[in-house]
Amino acid sequence: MTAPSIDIALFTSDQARAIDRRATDEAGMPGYELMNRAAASAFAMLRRRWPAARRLRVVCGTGNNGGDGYLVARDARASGCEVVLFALGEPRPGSDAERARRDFEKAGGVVHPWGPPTEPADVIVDAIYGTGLNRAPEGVAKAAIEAMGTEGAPILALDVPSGVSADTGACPGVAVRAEATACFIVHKRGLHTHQGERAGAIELFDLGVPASLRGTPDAHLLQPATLPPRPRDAHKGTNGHVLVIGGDHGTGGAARMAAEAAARTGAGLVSVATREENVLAMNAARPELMARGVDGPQTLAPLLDKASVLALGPGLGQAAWGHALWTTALDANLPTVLDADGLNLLHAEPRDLPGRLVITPHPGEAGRLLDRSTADVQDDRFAAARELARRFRATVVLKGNGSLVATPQGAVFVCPWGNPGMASGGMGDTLTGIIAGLLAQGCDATEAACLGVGLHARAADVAARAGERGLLAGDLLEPLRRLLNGRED
Ligand SMILES: NC(=O)C1=CN([C@@H]2O[C@H](COP(=O)(O)OP(=O)(O)OC[C@H]3O[C@@H](n4cnc5c(N)ncnc54)[C@H](O)[C@@H]3O)[C@@H](O)[C@H]2O)[C@@H](O)CC1
Ligand SMILES: [K+]
Repeated sequence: MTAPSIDIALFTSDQARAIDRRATDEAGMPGYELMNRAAASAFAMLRRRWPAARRLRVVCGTGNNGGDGYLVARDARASGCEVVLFALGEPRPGSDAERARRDFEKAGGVVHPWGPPTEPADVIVDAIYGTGLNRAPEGVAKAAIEAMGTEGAPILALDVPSGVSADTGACPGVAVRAEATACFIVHKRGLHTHQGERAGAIELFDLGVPASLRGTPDAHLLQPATLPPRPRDAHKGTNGHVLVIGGDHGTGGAARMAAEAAARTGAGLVSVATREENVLAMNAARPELMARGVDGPQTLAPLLDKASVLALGPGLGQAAWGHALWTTALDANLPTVLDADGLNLLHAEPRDLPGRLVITPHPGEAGRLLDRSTADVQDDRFAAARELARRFRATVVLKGNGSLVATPQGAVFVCPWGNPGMASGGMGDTLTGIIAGLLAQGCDATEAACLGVGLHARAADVAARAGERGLLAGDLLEPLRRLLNGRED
C-alpha cells in the first residue's frame, strides 16, 4: 500500500486536557495565554472565511470555551466589528473564562444575558461548550442553540460545535451545525465520525504547543492511498483468487456486486459460489466472473481448494443452505471478509474464526454482535469498534458516517470521505468485494480494510459529483478503478 506520510492524529477530550496541562506545566504556556492564542487564531479564520462580515454575535457558555468567545469578541471589537455578546451564565470565579470576560468588559464590551436576538448577524460565533460537554444542553443553552439553527447566518464554532461530544460525535440533545470549526491544539476524534460532521470545515490551530507534548494519539484519519504499480511480469496467478460465497434465492445480485468489485479492485481471478439459478445471469452479465452453482458443502469444497481469499456473506441468507456453506467456508481457514448474513450467522453461532479476518458490520449488525442496541453502538462508535475487534480477533470496519477501522491491537482509523448517497442497496457488498480484492493482492487485514474503506468512499464521492440521490453501488466501479491506478483524486 502506498500512502503519503501526512498523519492526522486524533485525540480524546481527556487527552486534550492532559496536553493543555502539560503545555502549562512543562512548556510554560499558561492557560490564559493559550486562550488568547485560540481567540486570535479563530478571529483570523473568521476574517479569512467571511471577509465582509461586520456584525458578529458571540454566544458564550460558562467554561473555558466561553472564555475563548469573550476574547474573540474583544479582538473583533478592536478590529471595528459590531459585536453583540450573549452570556449563558457567570464564569467560575478565578477561572480563565472569568478573566477573559473581565478583559472583554475592560475593553468596552457589553455582556447581555441570553434573550432571543433582535439584531441580524453576519456570522455567529458558538462558544457555548467545547470539550467539557457532559450532558444534553438544557434551558438557556438549549434555547440559544435552537435559535442559532433557525437564523440562517453562518456559524463558526470554537473548538467543538456545542452539543456534539468531542469524544464520540454523538449528540445527547440539541447541537449546533457549524459552517466551520476552529479546533485548538489537537484534532478531537468525535468531530470525524457520526454527527461530528456538524463541525463543517475544520481548521486546526496548534497554538504553538509543541508536538512532543501530545503523546500517543487515540486514532488516525485515513489518508488517500493506493496500491503500488504492478510489476511488468505480473500474471493472474500472482494476484490471488477471490471466492465470493452468497446469493441465496432472490439475492444473487449481492454476490454478483461483491464479485465484480473484487475483480475491479484487481483480484487475479474471481469465482462465485451461489445458487444454481444465479449462474446463467451472472456469467452472461460479467463473463470474467466464474459463477458456479453449489448445493452444499460437497460442491463448495473444490472451489475452496482453489481460492486464496473468501468474501463470505453477501446475500447468503441464514437458512440451511447459507448456514452449511458458512460453516464449511470458515473451516477452510482462509483470509476472509465476513459481511451481511455472514455476520448474522456469527451472532447466532459464535465460533472460532480464521486468522486474517475482516468483518464489516453496519451499526445494526455491530449492535447484534455485541448484544447492544444500534443507539448504544452509535453513542460510542470508537468503543464499539474496538470491542468487536478484541472479541472476534478481527479487523473491524464499522460502517456509517465516518466509517471506522479497528484492529485487534486497538488501533483505530477514521475515514474522512463518503456521502449520504452511499445509503443505498449494494454499497456494503461492493465494499466487501473491494476488501477481498485487496487481501487477494497481498494486503494484510488492516491494510486491506483501511485502503478498501478509503477507496470505496472516495469512489463514492467522485461518483456523487453527478448527485447523491440515485447513486448506485455499480457507479463506484469506474472511479474506483481510476483511483486505484492513481488516475483521479
Ligand atoms: N488550556 C486550556 O485548557 C484551553 C482550553 N480551551 C478551551 O476550553 C474548552 C474546554 O473548557 P472547559 O473544560 O471549561 O469546558 P467547556 O467550556 O466545554 O464546558 C464548560 C462546563 O460546562 C458544563 N457543562 C457541560 N455540558 C453541560 C450541559 N449540557 N449543560 C450544562 N452545563 C454543562 C461542564 O461542567 C463544563 O465544565 C476547550 O474546548 C477550548 O475551547 C482553549 O481556551 C485553549 C486552552
Ligand atoms: K463551541
